[in-house]
Amino acid sequence: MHLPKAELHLHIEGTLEPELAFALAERNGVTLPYATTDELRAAYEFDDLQSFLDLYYALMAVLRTEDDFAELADAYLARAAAQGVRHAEIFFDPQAHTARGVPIGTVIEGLGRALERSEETHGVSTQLILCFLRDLSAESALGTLDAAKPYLHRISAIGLDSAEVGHPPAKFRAVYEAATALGLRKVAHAGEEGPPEYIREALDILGVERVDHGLRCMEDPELVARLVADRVPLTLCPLSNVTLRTVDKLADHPLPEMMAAGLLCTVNSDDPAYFGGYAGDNFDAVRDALALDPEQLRTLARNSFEAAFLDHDEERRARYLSEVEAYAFD
Ligand code: HPA
Ligand SMILES: [Zn+2]
Repeated sequence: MHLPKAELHLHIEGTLEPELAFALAERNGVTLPYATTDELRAAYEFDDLQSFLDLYYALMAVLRTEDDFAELADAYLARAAAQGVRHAEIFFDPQAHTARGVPIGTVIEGLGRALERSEETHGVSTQLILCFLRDLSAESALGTLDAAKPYLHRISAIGLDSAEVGHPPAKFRAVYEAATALGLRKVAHAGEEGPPEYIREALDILGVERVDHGLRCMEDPELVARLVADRVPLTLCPLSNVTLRTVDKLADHPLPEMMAAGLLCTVNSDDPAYFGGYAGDNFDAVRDALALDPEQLRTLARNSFEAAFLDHDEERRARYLSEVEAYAFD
């Protein structure tokens, strides 16, 4: 669906399509444990978040040079633009690369090169969100923030991702405080597999402005009331939820109930190369499975621009919002 939208929950490493993975493996002399792209695709059967993360981290071994990161981001931006994405706030996982010996500067400069020309090349404005891996230590996160200091002009926010259960937001209080002092904005994954309490911690202890996923807030009516009253955006990822078995099937996704409750919901792709579709595909899928009408779809698109970190450029936000109003559904 080409409805204009902002994508606010997108892991750039999760846009690595099998074809690019094999091309980069060849270029960099990396051997993949799969013979063909079809064989690799056949491995995309996941039981939960961890089973996906195992493959996600393994496949990143092909990403080594600045050019690799630039190519990855450019390929994503082209696909996103073709599905109506006008603005993208893009996660990356520096620790997944520095752990393999790739310097953080290689990652950020490579991504940055693609992002800085994206508006001209693809008509998509961009921001970069540095995510900490929550299954690593708080000290590692602090070290990563420190290593990113020479590149902060390219980074607008921090986030928290990877294996959620057992790694509550409170573990990262110090690094969120340090990032606040540096003027960075804050988001965190919470309530994907973890309990509603993790969403409360992300709000109260980390001071996040948006909650990534946040699906499990629906188990806690008081929390829902708070999220509604404070207009805290939730970056939902419907196809991801089905692939990682957070919901049984798309027809069971609570998105309609969440919208009816007044939550500020947005629809995003998470790791589109692995979960069966990009942003527009996620909109198509919820329209079809949940019978969303054009006004509900328009609300989701409006929400995405309301939730975007565009406070420094309200003129741009207003322009994107007027594109949403002008969009004609067929
Ligand atoms: O969906 C996700 N959840 C947590 N961590 C992640 N890292 C990439 N994708 C995800
Ligand atoms: Zn995610």
